[in-house]
Amino acid sequence: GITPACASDEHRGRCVDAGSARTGRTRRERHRSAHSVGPGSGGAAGKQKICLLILNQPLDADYLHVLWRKAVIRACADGAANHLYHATDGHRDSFLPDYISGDFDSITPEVRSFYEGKKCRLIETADQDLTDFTKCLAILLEEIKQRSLQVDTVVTLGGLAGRLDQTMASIETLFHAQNMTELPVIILQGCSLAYLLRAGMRHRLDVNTGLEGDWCSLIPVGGPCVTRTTGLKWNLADGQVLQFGKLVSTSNTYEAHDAEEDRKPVLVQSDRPLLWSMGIHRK
Ligand SMILES: Cc1ncc(C[n+]2csc(CCOP(=O)(O)OP(=O)(O)O)c2C)c(N)n1
Ligand SMILES: O=c1ccn([C@@H]2O[C@H](COP(=O)(O)O)[C@@H](O)[C@H]2O)c(=O)[nH]1
Repeated sequence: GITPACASDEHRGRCVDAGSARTGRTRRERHRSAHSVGPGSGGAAGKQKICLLILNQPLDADYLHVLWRKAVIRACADGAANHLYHATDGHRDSFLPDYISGDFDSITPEVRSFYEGKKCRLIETADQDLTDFTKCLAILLEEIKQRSLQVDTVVTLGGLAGRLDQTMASIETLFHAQNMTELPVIILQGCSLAYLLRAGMRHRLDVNTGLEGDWCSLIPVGGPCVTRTTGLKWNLADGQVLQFGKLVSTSNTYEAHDAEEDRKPVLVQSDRPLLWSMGIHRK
């Protein structure tokens, strides 16, 4: 399965860093310890608790089934419900989302009436200044708070393909997310995983679960990033700046290793939020 794994500088293993109520760490500890997000082992072990947010993109059945089981809340942003409906034909009743939200310009009347009939909540968010993804995430985070749920990660399915403006907006939602929650929010679609690394923290990315592809990247989407890395084939030295028009780290890969399980973790630190993306594949 594909879910994020976490570790810290001080100890390996599953955690949700950035001070979730789950870990109860101090601010200083949170800054020192890194958190990592990969397609990883914590999820495969089945212990991570996630919330699943589905976007309006073709649904990968393998991801859907694995992630649905691990999810404590399942949500669809508008037209995502159409994909869920069609992908679960024959066993729809086992895949009823907790809610569908959005401006409802994409959900079809047939799909809408099916989920309404099954008593799924339909929450209209008419605001045309934020995307359905951002609004759906806001509802999800409020629900986690209201229900005092223990959650490790928000996993989003879709968001990295289809319309370019929507893909860019998905990444922008990750910036919003950093102000909305301390939980990690990751996006998965096809062979890619995207995660916005927080500024100033030491991030440790475990990349030896066997689910990683060969490529990875660090893209300074929000502006210049003073970056330092280890564990990559092309590392950034202390003080090196990633910046559009100067240097971006695409088509990078991991430091040479004998076998996948011997891969060293990737360590990354940046003074500004920095987009990590990596290739993933199913077992
Ligand atoms: C400066 C500016 N540009 C563009 C918009 C328009 N806009 C931004 S987010 C949004 C809602 C998009 O909704 P979503 O359902 O996520 O995407 P859709 O499929 O409707 O394009 C709209 C209309 C705006 N409000 N402000
Ligand atoms: O090409 C696309 C279209 C949409 N998305 C994401 O899905 C949500 C919901 O989309 P609707 O079109 O409103 O149903 C949208 O906010 C995007 O985050 C996408 O990633 N690619």
